[in-house]
Amino acid sequence: MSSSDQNAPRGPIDSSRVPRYAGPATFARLPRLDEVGRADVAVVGVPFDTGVSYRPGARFGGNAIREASRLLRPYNPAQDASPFALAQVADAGDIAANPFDIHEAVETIEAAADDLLGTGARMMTLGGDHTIALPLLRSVAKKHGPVALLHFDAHLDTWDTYFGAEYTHGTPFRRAVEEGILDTSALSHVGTRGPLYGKQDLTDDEKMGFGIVTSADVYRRGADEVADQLRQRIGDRPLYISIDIDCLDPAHAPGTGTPEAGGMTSRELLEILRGLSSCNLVSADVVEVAPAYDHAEITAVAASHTAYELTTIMSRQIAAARDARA
Ligand SMILES: N=C(N)NCCCC(=O)O
Ligand SMILES: [Zn+2]
Ligand SMILES: [Zn+2]
Repeated sequence: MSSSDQNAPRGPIDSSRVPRYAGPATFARLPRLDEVGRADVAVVGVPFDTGVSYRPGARFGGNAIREASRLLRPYNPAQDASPFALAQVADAGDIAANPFDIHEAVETIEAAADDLLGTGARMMTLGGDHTIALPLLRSVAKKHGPVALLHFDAHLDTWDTYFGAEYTHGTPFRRAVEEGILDTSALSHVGTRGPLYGKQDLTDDEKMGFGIVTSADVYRRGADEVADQLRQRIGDRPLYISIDIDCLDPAHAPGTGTPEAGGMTSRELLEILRGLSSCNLVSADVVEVAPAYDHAEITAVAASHTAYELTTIMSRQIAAARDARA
């Protein structure tokens, strides 16, 4: 596709002309959605962290990821693709969720996701705490039916309630299973580790249909083998990937609210994602980046590269579907 093509996607600001540290930050220096009218992939922030059980601050995560993403470049050699040329990727700004009323916030996020998905876009959401995965999954399931879920996290996030609250960052996937919006034949956690409340946590989780690849499994078996196994389980089902940045070791992601020792490296995470490039990824999120605990943007850089790989997967599939129709 030539750059003079009227219909060619509008890509990022050229960092050889405008220094990459200049100007306001959009994801990867891409155009805003209102500048291009429509997008194949909408990158959207959800600055909401009222659902956390420990350190707050993930409400600032989306903008920290945008800032760190200034250094992303347009060609992704690991997937041999130029994601922003294959499809229109644009920054859709933030969803304004009520920080004082979780129920209202969850409704607002779902409605905003309905609007974006209704335009035909796939969503690349930048959190926000993990509570936001529930309304995002509700919206995705309205469009695709129950979806396969790959959940990268130190935590199960299938707990029942905290202090009697049903919507928290530790409970989104139990709610999602209860609501029937997940395809329970293809649910996996990846990167789990650390202490639980009791063995029952694991029994409950298994009953809901989840398979578990712990961070130690990733270390022992390697990223390629793990990706192969996940790909087989997912098949061609519509897939949602939810990435809690605390799936990474605190050495790779200190800027998060509930850190656990013994996590994956950022290299392992990125390699597993690249191994899933053939999956039918309908939308994704990266959550739990809390910049107040970050150092030298370690966490925000890891999150920006994570979102870049996910965006690349979606862009390649959008382009392949378009080519198949032509
Ligand atoms: N989703 C994240 N990051 N953490 C859940 C931890 C819930 C707990 O404090 O037990
Ligand atoms: Zn977590
Ligand atoms: Zn989580």
